[in-house]
Amino acid sequence: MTPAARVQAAIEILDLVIEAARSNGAPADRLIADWFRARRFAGSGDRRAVRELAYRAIRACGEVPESGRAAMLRVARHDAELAALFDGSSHAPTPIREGEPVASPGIAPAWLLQRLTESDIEEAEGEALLGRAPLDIRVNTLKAGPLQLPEGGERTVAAHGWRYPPETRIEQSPAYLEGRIEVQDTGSQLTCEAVAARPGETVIDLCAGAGGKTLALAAAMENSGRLIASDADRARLSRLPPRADRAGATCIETVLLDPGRETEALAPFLEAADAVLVDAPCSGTGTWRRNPEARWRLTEKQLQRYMAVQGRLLDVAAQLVKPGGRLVFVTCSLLDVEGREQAQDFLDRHPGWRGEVPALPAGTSRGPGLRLSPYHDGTDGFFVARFIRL
Ligand SMILES: C[S@@+](CC[C@H](N)C(=O)[O-])C[C@H]1O[C@@H](n2cnc3c(N)ncnc32)[C@H](O)[C@@H]1O
Repeated sequence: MTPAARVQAAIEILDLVIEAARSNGAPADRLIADWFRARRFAGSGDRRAVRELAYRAIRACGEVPESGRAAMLRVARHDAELAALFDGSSHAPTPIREGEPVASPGIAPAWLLQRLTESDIEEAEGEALLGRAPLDIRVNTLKAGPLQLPEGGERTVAAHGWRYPPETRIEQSPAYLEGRIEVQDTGSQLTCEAVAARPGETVIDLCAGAGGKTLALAAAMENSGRLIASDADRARLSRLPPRADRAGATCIETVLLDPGRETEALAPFLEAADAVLVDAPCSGTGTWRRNPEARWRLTEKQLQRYMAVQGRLLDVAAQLVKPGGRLVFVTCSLLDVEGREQAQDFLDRHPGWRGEVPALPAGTSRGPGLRLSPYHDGTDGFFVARFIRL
């Protein structure tokens, strides 16, 4: 593909991303993969270049752009070389017309920016919020023997964490293939450390998904005790057992939940858990480094729905914790309504509990919990709070 054809390809992909954001369709990564699957003539260099162009445009536009072309023109405004590729040659974008629409720049749609500002996320954090995430891994302590890590890594503040440049191809390293390392953001690793799961305990990962955090909990428990991984999404939960096998995690039991009736399947664990992790569904405002188009998808109504589910799941989790046990609440959000306020509301609703700010090597105190942020901590954005049942 010529450089100009790559720009036109990125514009076409952006049209799909915009449409998907409006109609709650597939994520950008999937759309890009599908687009190239139907165009086998494109080489790996083309894929990389087109993908990078599309993501540059997504990151540059705060509001949902009117079209892919308007989004690309936003980038071309500050890149003369790119603007020159709008030359109307074969497969190239047509020349730029005087006064044609250019998408507006920004960090996020206005309503969301307002929510971030109310949550004390400063303007300066915008760049970090939308930057490229490094590749973080966790060494899987369940697998014994000498470990040969890929070159180029640096230790992180997480107990078993290493950081690599984003382009590192970790999936091809023997350590990864042997299940000796897991790809996991440092912030995510730290939220697992906040659970302080110990060998022999009964621990419930209430919203386990495909088990990203469950595997870290299994390692902390040294495979001893009961680790219940539950979720309401059958497809996600079904991805957990093969991952657990690969990681050598043997103490995990999966439990599929019926949304709204979670305690039915978890009845054997009422007041029985030493610790419950609620990694709740949320807006994902802390993960824009990985999927920046998510900020075009979120609506005020969806945010309200997430907030309601978070409160309800916290109440479900509270019923599972034994006296003296702990409940850890996590969201990958930077919004106070899904963090500080949610945690404070829990404490107001449950007088038999006290908050205990997790002692982690990163993060900023935020009400009863801690906030981890791309800008201050170099991690994905998270809120984490820990409650102790009296
Ligand atoms: C933030 S994700 C969890 C990610 C996972 N813990 C990890 O580390 O990879 C939130 C999860 O909550 C699940 N969920 C949504 N509603 C639920 C419910 N009512 N009960 C349990 N899980 C629910 C979603 O299916 C999703 O997997």
